[in-house]
Amino acid sequence: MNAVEFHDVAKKRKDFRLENINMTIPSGFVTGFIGPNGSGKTTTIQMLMNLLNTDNGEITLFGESHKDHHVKQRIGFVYDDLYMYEEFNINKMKSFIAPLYENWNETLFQKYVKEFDLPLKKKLKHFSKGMKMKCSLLFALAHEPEFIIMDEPTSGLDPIFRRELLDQLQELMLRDNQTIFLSTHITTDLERIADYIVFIYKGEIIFQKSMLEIQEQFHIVKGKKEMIDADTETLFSGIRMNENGFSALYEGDPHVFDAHGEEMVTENASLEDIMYFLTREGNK
Ligand SMILES: Nc1ncnc2c1ncn2[C@@H]1O[C@H](COP(=O)(O)OP(=O)(O)OP(=O)(O)O)[C@@H](O)[C@H]1O
Repeated sequence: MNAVEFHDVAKKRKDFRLENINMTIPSGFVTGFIGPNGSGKTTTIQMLMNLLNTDNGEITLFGESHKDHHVKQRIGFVYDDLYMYEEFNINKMKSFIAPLYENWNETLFQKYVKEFDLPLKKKLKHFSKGMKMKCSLLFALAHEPEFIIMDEPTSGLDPIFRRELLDQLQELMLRDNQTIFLSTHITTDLERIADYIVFIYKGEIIFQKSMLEIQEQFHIVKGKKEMIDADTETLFSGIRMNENGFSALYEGDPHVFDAHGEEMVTENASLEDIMYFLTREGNK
């Protein structure tokens, strides 16, 4: 069962185009959304939240149109831009937001206020970046959503809270069968908690895979630079040469290099390695 499906979605902005966006977000799992700056992650999330119209294609949320007002009740949206509420404090914000949700849980709200150490009476414009993110998280979680969408949730957070947040998200997922979709540049966070990865680059989905598939498929190969010639070069999805040798991204079974013994070393590629090699200009 998929919480979200994108079918051939397209969107043109001034000098940017998202095309043929086909992706799914499976229910009950954490899906990470990665891609370099300006790849279209926020644009995609804004379309999903119906904050931005699509030019083409279809998006469904829990099997219904993403424009259906009622499905929003089931979503918690976390982002760091609370500009609409800058003059408000948390109490005032709550008086506007809580009545919008049928499932508003005041006990849970108070629990997170304490846990996140947030002041109730301070204006949001005096909040730090991390406090704003915690505030966004507070409101998203307090109406007990089935599905949490997060745009760069951990970017402004200190490493301790970041780690606590990730643990908490994982717990929510295991305990309540939560679905979580999060875009982030901190790929190590995803290596800790994600089940699936969607990789977008220049407005195109490059792949959608489970973490297990990624671990099995992508490898870093290192060796002496003499080993790279016109033939061997074609084996790799990206190569970086340095004075001592090369490192390259290989997609497939790394045992094919076993015959080279210690001359070639293979290891699992990290998400950062994969992004680096697949998006480098002239990556060979
Ligand atoms: N309001 C807008 N009007 C026109 N173009 C826009 C607008 N917002 C974003 N864009 C363009 O859309 C493209 C994708 O931006 P988007 O914010 O979706 O990328 P992103 O992957 O979220 O990037 P980042 O990782 O830097 O946050 C960029 O080229 C950006 O300049």
